[in-house]
Amino acid sequence: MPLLEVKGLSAAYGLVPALHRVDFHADPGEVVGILGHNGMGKTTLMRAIMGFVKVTGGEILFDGQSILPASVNARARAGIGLVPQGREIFANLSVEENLQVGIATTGVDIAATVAEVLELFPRLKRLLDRRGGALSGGEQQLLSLARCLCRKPRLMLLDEPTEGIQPSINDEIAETLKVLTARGGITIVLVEQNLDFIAGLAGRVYAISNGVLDRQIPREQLTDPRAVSEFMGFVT
Ligand SMILES: Nc1ncnc2c1ncn2[C@@H]1O[C@H](COP(=O)(O)OP(=O)(O)OP(=O)(O)O)[C@@H](O)[C@H]1O
Repeated sequence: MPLLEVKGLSAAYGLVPALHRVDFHADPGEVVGILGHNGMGKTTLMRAIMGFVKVTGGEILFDGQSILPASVNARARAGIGLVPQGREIFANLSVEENLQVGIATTGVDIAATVAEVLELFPRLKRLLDRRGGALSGGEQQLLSLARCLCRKPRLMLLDEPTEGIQPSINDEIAETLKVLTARGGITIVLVEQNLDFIAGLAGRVYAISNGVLDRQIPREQLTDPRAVSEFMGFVT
């Protein structure tokens, strides 16, 4: 059974449609990639799954249960975590405090959880006292990922993790995600504009264009920019 099943999902901002009958699923342990240009609906889709955007039609099943009636907090408790576009770390808190805040009220052993997550992030371990706002964009992205992982999500939604980040740190983020998925126990939905990043991580890749997600891009075509542009709604 898929861990996440999105069926006929639609969403709109007022009268303007943003998602139109989106269908896809993610099986346990899978990395599913969704490729799309600016304004195509990627963030709306991530935020709709997390519960921040009201949907106008369709269904979202997590572990076989509808999560549409559930609040954002209830979805987080059920095991869904969002790493938002723009990272949204707390600029005035230290790296360590950023990691602690999200789990402060969950009853877990905070120090042990943070230490366990930091094993995956050697770069952050060296920056624990640094203010979030003083980190580079790439370091902030690593922090945002680590903060999400402190909640031990079963499903992690990654919204454009490479946006505005240097290629060298993108490689580090990709490596971190590979180690994480190789350990098992986590499923990832990754939305991106960065073809190389998505092709290196995702087992299945879909294209989203103007809120429509109905085409899977065959793996062998991911190395062909022209074929990818066509899937993404551009004919070159
Ligand atoms: N709060 C909002 N109010 C009105 N329209 C919105 C809002 N947020 C997004 N939209 C519109 O919905 C569409 C999809 O936006 P969305 O942010 O989901 O796209 P995206 O693929 O994530 O793009 P980007 O990479 O630029 O973030 C766009 O046309 C956008 O202008």
